Amino acid sequence: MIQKNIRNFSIIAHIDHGKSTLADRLLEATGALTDREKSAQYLDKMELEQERGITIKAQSVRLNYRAKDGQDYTLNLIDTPGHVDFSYEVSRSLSACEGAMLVVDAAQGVEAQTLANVYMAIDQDLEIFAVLNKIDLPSAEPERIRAEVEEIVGIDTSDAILASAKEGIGIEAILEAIVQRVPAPKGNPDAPLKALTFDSWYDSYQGVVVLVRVFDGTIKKGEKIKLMATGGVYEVQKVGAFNPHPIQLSQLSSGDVGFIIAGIKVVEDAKVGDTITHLHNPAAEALPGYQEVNPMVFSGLYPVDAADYDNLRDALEKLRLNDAAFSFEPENSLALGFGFRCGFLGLLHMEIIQERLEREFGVNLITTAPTVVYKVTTTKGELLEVESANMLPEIQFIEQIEEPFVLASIHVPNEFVGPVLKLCIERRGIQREIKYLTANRVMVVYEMPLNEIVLDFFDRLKSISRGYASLDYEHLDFRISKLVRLNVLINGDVVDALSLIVHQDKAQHRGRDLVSKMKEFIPRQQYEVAIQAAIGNKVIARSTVKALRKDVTAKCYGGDITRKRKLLEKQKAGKKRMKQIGSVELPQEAFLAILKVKD
Ligand SMILES: Nc1nc2c(ncn2[C@@H]2O[C@H](COP(=O)(O)OP(=O)(O)OP(=O)(O)O)[C@@H](O)[C@H]2O)c(=O)[nH]1
Repeated sequence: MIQKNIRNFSIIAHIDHGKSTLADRLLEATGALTDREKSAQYLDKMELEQERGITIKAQSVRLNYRAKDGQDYTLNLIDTPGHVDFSYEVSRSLSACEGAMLVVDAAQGVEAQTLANVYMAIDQDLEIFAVLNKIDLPSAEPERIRAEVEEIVGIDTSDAILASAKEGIGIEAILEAIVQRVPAPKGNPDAPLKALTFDSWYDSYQGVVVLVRVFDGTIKKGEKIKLMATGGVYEVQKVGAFNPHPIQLSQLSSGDVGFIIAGIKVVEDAKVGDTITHLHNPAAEALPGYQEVNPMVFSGLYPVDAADYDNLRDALEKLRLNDAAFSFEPENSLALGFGFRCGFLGLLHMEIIQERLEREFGVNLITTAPTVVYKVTTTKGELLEVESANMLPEIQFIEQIEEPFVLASIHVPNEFVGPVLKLCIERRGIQREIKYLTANRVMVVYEMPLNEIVLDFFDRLKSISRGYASLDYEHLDFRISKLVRLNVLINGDVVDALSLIVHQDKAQHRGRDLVSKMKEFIPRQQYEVAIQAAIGNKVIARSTVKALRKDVTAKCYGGDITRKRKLLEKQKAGKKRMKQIGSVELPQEAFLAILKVKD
């Protein structure tokens, strides 16, 4: 396709504003879907992908469209992940485009996530046009939302398209706007090759499939290519595009979007943001914007049943094949046995992986409280990166601890501002800005320690705002803080799975909390059990489980031996799930309950 008839665009939308439904409508309208596929929301379907020789993880597709001007166009819809955890991937996907369509729910209006992505698109100089979706809803107020988008986002919305993805309204107007408003790519097909990798995934038949946007030059089967950041050299086996089914093409040229298969074995070798060039006649410099992504949030994952350890490891390895941002290494805990310490980009990434492990791989998990990465300087002057409370050196060997801070933007209706501010202050937030976006919507911006967000900030925010608040955050820097390790001890032995890194001012409160929760879950034993919370050697909270006096079988009067046996068997079965901490046996449920309980 000649460049002047190519349009590369993304859809920016807040979760649930209708991005997938709208994308499906565009596929349908351009004849990309068969009737069978229309029955299901196509772009999210993993099962469908598996039927084919090649997985279609990315929702980036090529649409063929004959516009009203009578000309044929290739419209490349480039998908962007819809969450703050993946903002680097979003920025790379956007940089593969010339334009973006901003989809806003005509009943809900602008949300924090919408804004974050729009600003990224503005930074990349993309042409942006607005679509107000869900106008079929009785609660839709397109005129009010049109003004709101203009005011908040700062783009002209006088020609915003009114649409209903559900009812198929406005679809043609959207296709025309893509042709009219998104600029054609401007590259040089004869210059040395520069192609941006904006997504990659592992396919069990083909190896790694790399999605690229070619900026300059042309790439063909059989050519030797080089990935400029990782230095890997490969031979191109296939080039093609998704329509949405994979089609093989003879070449991809400047302006094109498509896939490359080149015998790359692991996704780590085809990193998002890398530039592909030819081994011979390479580009002088790579495309800008490449970054290494590092996990920001860590948590221990343990199988509920120790016999599942190998399954869990296999499942983690499979997930890792496809996700260069996810890391894991073996870890063991006195309380929970053998498991893995895993690193994630953020909380949502963590939840996605946990859910996939449980659902797709059938492994039941215990998850320890998520933590962030701390930079610890020891008294000897060493710098350590600590991602688990148990890795933190003893207090006397620590010179200082730095923790990651983020800039959190919260969008909330007027009436909930009070509770939101209170929550931010409780979580050690430092106020940057409170801005009235409209008469009824407020944006609250705080600098906050990530450590206070990973626990349950988002849940709390949702509950105090009856679901109306939305949150977005970006990383700022590391700051020195008074952090300590809080241990829980049972009859003098540390329960490693429950150790936490907390701010000194909060240690007392959390200590008391943990100790009293623990008490609820520890059954009485033959002797007294002391539960303590301590910082170093200093005990800051304590509770006691009194000794047990009664014999469990004492109730079985009348010598009913079968009843007695049953009781003993029950006790035995219960024991299997007990964990021994020093001399005390704890039911596994105690950990499950506490690790799941939120404060
Ligand atoms: N009434 C109405 N509902 C719609 C419309 N478009 C989408 N929806 C519904 O809104 C919900 C969210 O739509 P999706 O297309 O999944 O939204 P999304 O933005 O892709 O959401 P994520 O995939 O979670 O990011 C679904 O229940 C859709 O059926 C519309 O025009 N009108």
